[in-house]
Amino acid sequence: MINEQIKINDLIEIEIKKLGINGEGIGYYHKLAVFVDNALPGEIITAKVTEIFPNRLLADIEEIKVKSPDRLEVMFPEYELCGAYSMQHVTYEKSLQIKRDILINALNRYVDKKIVYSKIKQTIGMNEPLGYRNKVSLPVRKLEGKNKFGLYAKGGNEFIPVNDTPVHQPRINEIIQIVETLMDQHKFHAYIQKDKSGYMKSMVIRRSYTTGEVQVSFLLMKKFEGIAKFTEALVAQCPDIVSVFAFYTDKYKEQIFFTNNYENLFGKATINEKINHQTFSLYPEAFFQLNTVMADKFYNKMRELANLQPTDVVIDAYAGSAPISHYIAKDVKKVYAIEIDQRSVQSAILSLKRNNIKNVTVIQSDFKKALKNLEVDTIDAMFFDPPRTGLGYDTIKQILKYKPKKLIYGSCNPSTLAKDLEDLLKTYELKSLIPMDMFPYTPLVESVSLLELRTDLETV
Ligand SMILES: C[S@@+](CC[C@H](N)C(=O)[O-])C[C@H]1O[C@@H](n2cnc3c(N)ncnc32)[C@H](O)[C@@H]1O
Repeated sequence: MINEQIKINDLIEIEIKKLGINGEGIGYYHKLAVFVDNALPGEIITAKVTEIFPNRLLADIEEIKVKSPDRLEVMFPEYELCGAYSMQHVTYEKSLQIKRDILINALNRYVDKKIVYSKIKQTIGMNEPLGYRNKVSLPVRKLEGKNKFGLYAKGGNEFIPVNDTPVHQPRINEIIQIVETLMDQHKFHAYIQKDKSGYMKSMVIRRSYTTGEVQVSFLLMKKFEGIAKFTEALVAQCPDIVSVFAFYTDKYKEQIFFTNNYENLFGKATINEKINHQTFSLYPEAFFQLNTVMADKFYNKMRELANLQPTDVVIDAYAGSAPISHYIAKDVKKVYAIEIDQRSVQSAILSLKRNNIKNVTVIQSDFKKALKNLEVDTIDAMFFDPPRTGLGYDTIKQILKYKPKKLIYGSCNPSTLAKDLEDLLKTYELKSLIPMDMFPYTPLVESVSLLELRTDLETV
């Protein structure tokens, strides 16, 4: 077996033939698949072997001997080390094609039924794919006596400070630097686990793309006595910061940003984002898409595909702050918005009231449980926008009890979408699948699918 002759750190020359479902390049070494991050189809590379499995190798690029014409110089190399924004090495146009290919690869892998490729449309992208992120969550560390926000390097603990990241809204980058300087001045230091000194573990900044209002949330390991003065100095320097929170935790290792132990240090509890001529009032913890411009395209596409009727009763599942309900409420008789997270539910209720929408009922529940308890005979359409884990078979079983005529599935994970389609396509027909670039310069692929109840089954 060839993989028995290969050792870690061996250099092998391969040609990249295609992309895998995570956007990695795949080539073959004596018929053994080799997965290489950041390698592009058509490239001939020398790769260094990093892991050996019975059926595949993992390797890093050592040298690119023949470059793809779609390769770009990376814009922000510190992110390459962190494994974030790992699509910055290809032209934007090519990245849109790659995202469609990632989706097709996932369907080929998980869906038995033949899917007609013409149903999978070209990826809808952004005209200006930089400066899109409306929310940034970053840990903080003390480096050479100064507080710095950054990210951890891929597969390790090395901390890499980040500045001026072009995908963040530029004002967010400015505020990160202001907070760093003020932290140094006020001795409001990053928490150090070794000697339990300092206070702050991480910070979340959310800035409304449309109103410019900013909300800052600090995650603290303990109370800082000078926090009122620090906050006063921060909002004096940044009058656009209208909401400041401190969240407290005692779990250093846990990957969380929000807890139930918090205080509103300054200003309002929510900030306003406006899309579709509607105002969304967002608590720090409430879910809202990171890319406001693409979110608008995403919800409009869902609405267009659904082609709803005034008599329709519909479900907006995994509703977050209920933007989908807001976009479709005027088209239908009734919407049930189902969301598990309390603060997203609070944001949804506040926003619906503010926008004078009366035909949406928000239910705080797990979606599957809510379907079991819902006292409604007919559901005409269901919108889903689940987390990366997708729907799963048990939830699909509940959905199939209602057999809505249409399903409109917003997905942020091609693999779980494909696994769900494998189950759903026994009862539904895929009419259209549209990849959307919600996260430019990352390999993440968002998509919207329209599924219609198969007519051959309806008559059974
Ligand atoms: C990808 S977000 C989509 C939110 C919203 N549709 C939007 O576009 O802003 C997924 C949402 O599902 C919620 N969620 C996660 N698991 C859930 C469950 N089992 N039942 C209901 N909601 C859930 C999360 O809290 C989150 O708000």
